[in-house]
Amino acid sequence: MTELPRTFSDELDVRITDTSLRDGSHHKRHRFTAEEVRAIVTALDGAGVPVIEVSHGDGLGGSSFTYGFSATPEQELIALAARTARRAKIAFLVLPGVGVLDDIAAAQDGGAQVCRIATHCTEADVSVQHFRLARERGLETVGFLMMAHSRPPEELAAQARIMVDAGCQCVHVVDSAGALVLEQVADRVAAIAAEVGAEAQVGFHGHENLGVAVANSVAAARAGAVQIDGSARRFGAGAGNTPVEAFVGVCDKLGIRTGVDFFAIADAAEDVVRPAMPQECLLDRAALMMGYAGVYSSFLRHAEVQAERYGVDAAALLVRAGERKLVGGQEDQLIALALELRAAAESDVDGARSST
Ligand SMILES: C[C@H](O)CC(=O)C(=O)O
Ligand SMILES: [Mn+2]
Repeated sequence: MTELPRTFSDELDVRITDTSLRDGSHHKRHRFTAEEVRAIVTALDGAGVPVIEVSHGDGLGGSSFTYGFSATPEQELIALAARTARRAKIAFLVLPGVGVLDDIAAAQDGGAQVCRIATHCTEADVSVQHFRLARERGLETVGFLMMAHSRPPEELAAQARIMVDAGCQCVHVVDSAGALVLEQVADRVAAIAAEVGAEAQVGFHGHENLGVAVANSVAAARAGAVQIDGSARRFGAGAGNTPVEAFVGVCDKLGIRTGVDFFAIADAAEDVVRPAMPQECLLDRAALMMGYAGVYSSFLRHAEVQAERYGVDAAALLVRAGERKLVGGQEDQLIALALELRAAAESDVDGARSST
């Protein structure tokens, strides 16, 4: 086994960020209440989770007609989380163009300490001014290369270089579609680690759409990732994220030190996080299609809405989104694809009628 870099402290091999209060926002259609945030932060913090991400699912500024309106303003939730956590750092996500520089400043004023900046994996250049501002303000920075399955390791490494040169301290391979499998994760992590060397860390953010998020996270750690994302009870987009409680248990057995108490995080997932979820995150047909076809996990809820509205099958709609290689920010194109599917179904019916 590859030696794990000891980057955080003598006691920690990987640092976990729980993203149920951000990625889970997609699953909950951005309806978190203050009480849920307080309860979840208290439970995760008590279990020893070192970083807790809180934001609209699509990051700061995501509350909109395009992505869905938040029930509670995200800056209020971030400030509440920061007041509640005793040990954990509060992180937030920003997608340049969705969130703006002032949003970063406001989140920091609310007490957040970790700024995570996400771009499509070929567009790291749009994050440069955001990283610069975050570092000027003394925030810890993380870069997200989203839809990382869609480009080869060497291209991701070149994009990681852009982020690191701008001030990113840890570049995450983000498996937005849950489409990567084992070596595909390791190769991407290793390529970025080789590119950035001692200048930055590497991280991994997994989704469960092919059922291998925990295994992928271990593969990432063995390839050199020292920050790993997950969500208690898999509370995230698509089939959900890497289940933190299972990842912690697996790490305990492998001797990878996370600093999180397995029994406490298992209780938090079951007793506190699950009650805040509208339903379990399912590895059902639609989620599987996303992993298999490489579709952005947060499209799931949008696809369900359009499938219902236009009377088409959500799984078929997601497969078509994969064929068209849609990326985050193209949620509206699901409407055009649903109309195409409906037109194709109607012409099949017309064809069948005219041949009888
Ligand atoms: C904005 C996205 O939900 C970020 C993310 O978690 C992913 O790409 O996965
Ligand atoms: Mn995600």
